[in-house]
Parts: sequence; C-alpha cells; structure tokens
Amino acid sequence: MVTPTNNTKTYTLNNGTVIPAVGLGTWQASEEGAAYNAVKVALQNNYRHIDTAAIYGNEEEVGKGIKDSGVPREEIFVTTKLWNADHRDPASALDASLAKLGLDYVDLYLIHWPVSWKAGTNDNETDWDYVDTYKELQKLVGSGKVKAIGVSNFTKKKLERLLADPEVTVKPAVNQIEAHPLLPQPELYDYLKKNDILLESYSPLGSTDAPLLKNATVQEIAKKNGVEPAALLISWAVQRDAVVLPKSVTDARVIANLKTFTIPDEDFDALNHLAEKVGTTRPNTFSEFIVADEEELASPSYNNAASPPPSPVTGSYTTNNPTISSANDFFKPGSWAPKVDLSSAFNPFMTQLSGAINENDQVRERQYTGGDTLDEPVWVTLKRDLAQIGKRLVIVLWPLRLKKLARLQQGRLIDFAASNGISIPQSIISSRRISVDENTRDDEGNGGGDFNTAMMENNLTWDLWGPLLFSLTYSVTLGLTAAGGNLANSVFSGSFAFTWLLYLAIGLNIQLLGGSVSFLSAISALGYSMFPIVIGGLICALVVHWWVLRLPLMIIMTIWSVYVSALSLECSGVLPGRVVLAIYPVCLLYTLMSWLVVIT
Ligand SMILES: NC(=O)C1=CN([C@@H]2O[C@H](COP(=O)(O)OP(=O)(O)OC[C@H]3O[C@@H](n4cnc5c(N)ncnc54)[C@H](OP(=O)(O)O)[C@@H]3O)[C@@H](O)[C@H]2O)C=CC1
Ligand SMILES: O=C1Nc2ccccc2C1=O
Repeated sequence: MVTPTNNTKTYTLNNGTVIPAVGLGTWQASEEGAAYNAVKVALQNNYRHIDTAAIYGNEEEVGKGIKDSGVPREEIFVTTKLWNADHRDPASALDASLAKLGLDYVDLYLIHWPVSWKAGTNDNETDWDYVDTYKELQKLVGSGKVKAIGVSNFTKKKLERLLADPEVTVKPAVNQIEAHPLLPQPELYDYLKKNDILLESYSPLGSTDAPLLKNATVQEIAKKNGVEPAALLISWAVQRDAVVLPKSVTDARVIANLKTFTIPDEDFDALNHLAEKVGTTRPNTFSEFIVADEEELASPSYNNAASPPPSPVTGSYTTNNPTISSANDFFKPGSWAPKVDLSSAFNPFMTQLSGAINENDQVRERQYTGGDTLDEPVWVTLKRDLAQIGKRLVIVLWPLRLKKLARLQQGRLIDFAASNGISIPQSIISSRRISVDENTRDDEGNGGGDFNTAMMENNLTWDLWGPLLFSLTYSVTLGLTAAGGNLANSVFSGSFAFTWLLYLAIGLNIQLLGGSVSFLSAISALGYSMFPIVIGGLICALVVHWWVLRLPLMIIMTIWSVYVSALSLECSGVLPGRVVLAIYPVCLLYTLMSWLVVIT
C-alpha cells in the first residue's frame, strides 16, 4: 500500500526551459466557468503547469484562472497551441492567444496538428505544410512571447522530415501525443528520447469519461497497490519520463491527479506490456487520425517496436483499429478522386472485435451524426445534414475508394481471426488481402490531409436522412408511375413499408452475423447504397418508359447498389466468408425493388 503524493518532478527541455511533469489538461473544460475554476483550483493545489489551445475556446478563462490563483506568473508553465487554420500566420495567432490569456508570453507554443488549412476553413493548403509553419514558429523564439516551441500529433516520419530540413534550426522541445498503457507508442517514444524531444502524454486516462479506468489490468494493478486507477495511469506516464496532462473539471479529481507514486517494477512492466495483448484497442475514436503514417503502419518496426524502458520488450505491439490508416489513406490532397473521409462515413467497423471494447466505445458508436443539435440554429443543422448526405452519396457514386478500405478492413479481420483461432479458408484470405503496393503511399509533400474535417466530425457513425429520403423518393416514384392514379397511395405506402421492413430484417441479419457495425449504421449504409436504384427509378419514371430499356438500366443499377452495400458490409466487421450470407438478402431486396421499377 502506498499513498500517492503531489508530484514535483520537472524536466529540462532541449532549450534549457524547465517544465513540470504533471500539467492540467483543459480540453473540454468548456462549460462556462469550468476552465477558470479548474485552473484556479489546480494552481492553488500545487500544479504549476497548464495546457490549453486556441481551439479549446477557453484561453480567456484559463488566463483569468491563472491571475486569480494568486500564483506568480513566473512559477507557472503555460502551453497553448496554434490551430490548423492559422498556420500561415502564427505570429498573429500567438498574439490573439496571449491577448485572451492576458499574458505577455507562453512557456510553450505548439503546432497543434501537422495539418495546414486555408485560413478560416477546413480545407487543406496545397502549397503550405507543417514544415513551413514550423519555420514561422521559429521566428517567434526571439520575440520574448514564447519560451519554447514544439509540435503535437507528429509522427516519427513527420518529425524526421521536419528535422531534415536545413532551415529548421530550432529543435522542437516537445511532441504532445496521445500516450497511455493502451497506446504507448514505443517507436515514437524511442525516437523522441534519442532526439532529446520530450514526450507529452495527452488523454492519459483514455480521454472523455476516462475509459481506461475501467480496464481490468489497470484496475487490478491499482487495487494491488492500494491506489486509484487514475493515479496509476498518471504515475505510469511520469515513470516513463514523460509529461502527463490529465484533464478534470472536478475539484477533487484535479487535486487527486497531481498525486503520483512509484510503481513497482513488476507492475510497471505489466503496464508496459498491456498493449501487446491481442485485441487491445485504442479507446478513442479521434485517436485514429493522429498516429501513424501509412508506411509506419505497414512497417514491421511499428508492429514490433521497442517498449519503453526500463524493461525492453520483444513482443509485438498491436492495434486493431483499422481506421488509423484509413483516415490517412483516404484523405489525399491533390488526388484525383473525391476527397471524402470514408472512415467517418462507415466508421464503427471493428473496435468491438477484440472483445476489449469498453462501455464508452459502445456509446460513441451509437451516437447520432449531428451531435447535439438543440443549441444551434436550424439552418446550421440542416446544412450539416445536407453536407453529410452529400458526402455519403459521393462514396456511393465513387465506390473505388470504399473498395480499398474494405480490403484493408478484411485484411485486419483475417489477422484478428488468425490470432483468435477462427479459421478462414485460404481462398478467401488470398482474395481479400490487400497487396503491399496498394497499401502504401507517398506522404511527402502532403500537408497532412489525414486530419481535415474528420477531426471535427469523427463521430459520424450513422444518419437516417439518406435512407429516409431515398425510400421516400423510390416509393413516390413508384406510386406516381403505378397504373391508375387511384393505385398511387397503396403502391406508395406498400413499397415504403416493404423497403423499411426489409431494411430492419437485413440490419438484424448483419448483427446476427457478427458485424461490429451498429444496427442503425447498417441501415444507414443500406439506405445510402440504394441510391443508384432510386436514380434508376427516377430515370425510368421520367424518360424511359419501354421495359426493354428499363431492364438493362435497372440491372446495372442493381449491380451497382449491391456492390456498394457489399463493400460497406466488408467494412462492417462481418468476417470474410460470412459477407456472402449478409449480402444475399440485400441482393434479393434490391432485385425486387428494381423489378418493381421495371414493371410499373
Ligand atoms: N494535442 C492534442 O491534440 C490533444 C491534447 N490534449 C490535452 O490533454 C489533456 C488530457 O486529455 P483528455 O483527452 O482531456 O483526457 P483525459 O485522459 O485527461 O481524461 C479526461 C476525462 O477523465 C475524467 N477524469 C479526470 N480525472 C479523473 C479521475 N481522477 N477519476 C475519474 N475520472 C477522471 C474527466 O472528467 P471530469 O473533467 O468531468 O472530471 C474527463 O472525462 C486535454 O485536456 C488537453 O489539454 C487532449 C487531446 C488532444
Ligand atoms: O486537443 C484536442 N482534443 C481533441 C479531441 C478530438 C479531436 C481533436 C482534438 C484536439 O486537438
């Protein structure tokens, strides 16, 4: 039994600045007064390090909390971050942050993400990237407004590219990344150590609602040592010589989170190995956008990376979250294909596969696309919903990228099956695996488009607007073209009810076949993939009246719809081999729907 005590550890950054090991995180301290209170309570209870960012929208409150805490400014280490849309003009962005904070300087100024957006937008810059941004940041060093500069969410590859630039003369002092026992990032950890760049661990408790506190191993080790799981996770980060940034707006938790203890070697070792357990997953949905470039994921060193000291690990580090690569994969600025984030449109995929899913993931999976729409103008909600429908339609109309994603997902499912003793015929394995060439891409010159709108919209798991719109359009078209006006009503209601009943049945079937996609996501994907049939129906109703022409047109549309829904099923966690069972009723449904179009 140990009693955690206030942590006073500090590190010296590569430019000589001293930074306290434990800092207060402030993302999502967004309710009025929350950040102010948390910062004030923290500082009055011995914290000396506060982490904020321009995008958190709470710099004013943070500044006021600092001022009202009564702690002298020079005793406090304050970090803020440059937002993606301000990459071309960090000097002005820094001035704006300082004005809000009410400070003359910040101790650390970070590039929040290695992604440059055009000012005031979420669109990627095409002739500017994070290296250009960093060079602008370097100019701030002599201004007296920043003590140190650094980066956040940079992969090893991006850091290598940054450091290789001859005009980069100031080494980043830190790289702030997601890091905890389920995401130790061993290769990046080693790289940062070697290059004297301090690792700052964000989301040490697993982020929103602290899902890592429910992890069985974490609970077991915490219990054994007589400490709270939060204290264990925070202590683990410090013990591996990283900064750690737990966030809380609850007074008692803020105070508790500064208290750490020395984890016995054996337990520290167990935590270092936790992520190697097959099936361990990253707890967050947003984390998929940040860690690995495609090459890093593909590289054996990523999958067999060294574990943090003091106990080197020889096993493999695995993550089952396929969207880590897919987000990178499908945002490819400058590419000729539509710039659409497929991962967010067909998102839930396979985090559940491992059985290691926690409650929090499940709740997120079932969240409605639009988030909380009650507090915003109707027009904003409507615009977002329309954009969402448009985005998904592009995916349906351009299924080639969905195909690539499907192959990646199926490849990972095969790996999962292999490591869990589920046998899959060799023929299916070879037809489903993506080739290495297909799976790699050149990241150079890429302004970091792997983030883009996805970050803001990363919970886009399902919506029923499209299915509703298309089933209505289909039923209205059929009703209006049905022989004799008096039949219109019955045909409309009959086909509408029929379509939805089958959706529900197929959605259920996908669940029974072990798909990790939620029920509503399945219906959403089905509804959207019906789009070609709806278009075919409209064309038939408006211009093509002769069945000899209708038939081939509707055959093509049916194949198209079936193809798209098969791909989304492949993405949905249904094991290879079972996809046929899932697609069979979909085939029947679409064929029937098309047949009705041909004959009415
Ligand atoms: N650079 C970047 O891109 C990012 C940086 N960050 C930084 O890292 C900080 C921390 O990460 P964050 O994602 O916020 O998540 P954390 O892992 O710090 O977890 C925060 C959650 O844990 C809860 N919590 C905190 N302490 C306890 C406790 N002792 N017991 C139980 N629950 C607890 C909080 O609830 P409550 O507040 O209600 O108490 C909150 O729901 C951020 O605030 C931000 O400053 C985070 C993400 C990305
Ligand atoms: O600081 C951050 N917290 C986040 C959570 C979700 C997505 C992005 C971010 C940040 O940039």
